[in-house]
Amino acid sequence: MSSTEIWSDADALADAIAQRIVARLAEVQRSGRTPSIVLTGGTIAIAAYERIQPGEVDWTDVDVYWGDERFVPAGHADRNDQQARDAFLSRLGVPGSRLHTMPASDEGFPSIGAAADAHASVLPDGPFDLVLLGVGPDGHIASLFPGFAQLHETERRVVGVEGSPKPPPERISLTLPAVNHARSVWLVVSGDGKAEAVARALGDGTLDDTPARGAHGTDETVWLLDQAAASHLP
Ligand SMILES: O=C(O)[C@H](O)[C@@H](O)[C@H](O)[C@H](O)COP(=O)(O)O
Repeated sequence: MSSTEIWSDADALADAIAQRIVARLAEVQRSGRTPSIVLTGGTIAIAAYERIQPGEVDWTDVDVYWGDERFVPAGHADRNDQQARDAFLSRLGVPGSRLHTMPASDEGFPSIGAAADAHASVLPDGPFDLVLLGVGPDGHIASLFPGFAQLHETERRVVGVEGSPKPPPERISLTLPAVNHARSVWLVVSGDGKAEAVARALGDGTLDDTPARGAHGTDETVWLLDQAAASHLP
């Protein structure tokens, strides 16, 4: 089931995303399971992470994964894991053992592909509870870009990406089979620069021109937008 919710501006959207993440993690913990969340990089996601308050979540009991990572050295300011640590994971005391980070370029892997393959063994067998995805102006999600072969991967759950149109050029990404194994997928999008991509994703785009079309949760697929990002929807 796919639904769309729209907030007035990026601030209101970031607040709402932050509150929803906390509410969902707490709900999964109340049901007796350890929640698993897949984080995205990108502007609106980081703004949301900065607003996350501890709430009723036991932050020592959350498994954290990433949808994609910039393949640069560990601790680099460009890394999505570092940005998430700085925005909320450190502040809330999520233990390092719960942070299932993607490999870094200084960890001695012979290639990005080898690093991606190694990360596949870190992923859970069961579904993620929640996957967050930012969307690029070109409609990409994670590091799955329009026209790239990785978008059509059907077997591997993690792939290397070279020549990314969004810097830095070398990346690691979950594939659609990995993303779509999640219970919930939330696409978080802000700004008029994304309006065309959102309209194509929810309208008559193709997977190749708008990768975001291909992301679906088994329980729910929710588009969380501000008015600017929603401005080209019918
Ligand atoms: O590593 C990354 O850059 C991402 O995970 C990427 O998929 C991002 O979510 C979108 O590009 C939106 O990012 P912006 O909000 O910065 O446009």
